[in-house]
Amino acid sequence: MDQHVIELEKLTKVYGDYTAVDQLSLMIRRGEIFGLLGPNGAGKSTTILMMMGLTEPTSGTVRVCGYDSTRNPLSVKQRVGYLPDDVGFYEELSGLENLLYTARLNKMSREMAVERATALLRRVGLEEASGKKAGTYSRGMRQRLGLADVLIKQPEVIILDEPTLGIDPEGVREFLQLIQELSRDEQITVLLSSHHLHQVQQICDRVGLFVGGRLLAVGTVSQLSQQLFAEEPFLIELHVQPGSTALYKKLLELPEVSRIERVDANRWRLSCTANIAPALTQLIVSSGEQLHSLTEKQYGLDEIYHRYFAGRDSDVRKMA
Ligand SMILES: Nc1ncnc2c1ncn2[C@@H]1O[C@H](COP(=O)(O)OP(=O)(O)OP(=O)(O)O)[C@@H](O)[C@H]1O
Repeated sequence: MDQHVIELEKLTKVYGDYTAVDQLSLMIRRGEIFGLLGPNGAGKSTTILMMMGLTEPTSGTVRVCGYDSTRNPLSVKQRVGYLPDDVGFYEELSGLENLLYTARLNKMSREMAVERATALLRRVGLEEASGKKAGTYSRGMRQRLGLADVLIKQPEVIILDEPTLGIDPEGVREFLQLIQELSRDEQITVLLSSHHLHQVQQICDRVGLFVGGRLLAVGTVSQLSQQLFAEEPFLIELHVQPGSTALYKKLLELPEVSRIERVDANRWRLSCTANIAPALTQLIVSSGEQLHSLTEKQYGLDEIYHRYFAGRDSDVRKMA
C-alpha cells in the first residue's frame, strides 16, 4: 500500500479578504518527486509555509510524516529539510565547518557530525573543496553545499524552491541527478517548486499545476497531456520554406487541424485530431513550398503549461 508522507486536506489560507490557497487537497507518497508549478502568486510558497508549520492554515489540515504541521511544527521541522533558492552560509567558515555547525544545532555528536558531513560532502561532489571558505564557492557549489546542509539531519522530506537558479547547465544536470539518486536510494520525498519546466519534467514523478490558490490538475506529464489534449492528441511540427500565409491558411482549413502555433516564421506546430502526416506532406509540396522536416512530437510540460496559463493569444484557434 502507498504510504503518504504529505497529506493536505481542504487546506485554505486567507489573508484579509484574499484567498491565497483555496481548499487544496493533495497526497504525496514516500520517495516521490513532486513538482509544484504555477505562475507567480499561485500559492505555492504559502502552501510550503503551511506544510512546514511556519504559517497556520485558515482551515483544512496539513500532515507531514504523520504529524499535523499546525499542532506539531517541531516534529515536522525535524523531518523536513528546506532548500531555498539562495542559502545563507557563514562565508568565513569552510564548507565542512558550515555543515558541522548545522549538525551541532541539530544536537549531533561531534564524531557523528564529522562522519556524516564528510560523507555528504563526498556525495554532493565537494570533497576537494570541503576545506575552502563557503564565501569562495560558486553558485552551483553553494547549492550543493545547501543540499548537504539540508541532508545532515537525515530528513524524510526535502523541499526545494527554485534550487537551480543561476547554476550553469552542467551544474544543473548534476544537481538534478543528485536529487533523483537521493529520492531513489534513500526514499526521500522531494517537493520541487520551480518555473523551469524542462527540469521539472526531467525529474518529477508527478506535477501539480497551481493557479489562483487552486490545484488545477495533478498527475504525471503523460496523464496531464492525455486529459488536456484528449481531443487533439497528435502534435506535428513542420519546418517549411518559405512558409507563406497562404499555406498557413490552407493548413488551418484542414478539418483535422485544431490549432497552429508558430514556433518561428518557418516552424509551425500543429495540434491535430488524427495523424495526418501524409496529407500534410502532399499539401505542402503541391503548394510549391519546401518541406524541410515533419516531426511527430509528444506534448511536454511546455505545451501543458502554455495551454493552462500563458500566451493564449499566440495560438491561432479555430472558431467552432
Ligand atoms: N503575508 C501575506 N499577506 C498578504 N498576502 C500574502 C502574504 N503572503 C502571500 N500573500 C499573497 O498570496 C498570494 C500567493 O502567494 P505565494 O507567495 O504563495 O505565491 P507563489 O505561487 O509562491 O508565487 P511565486 O512563484 O512568486 O513564489 C499572492 O497573491 C501573495 O501576494
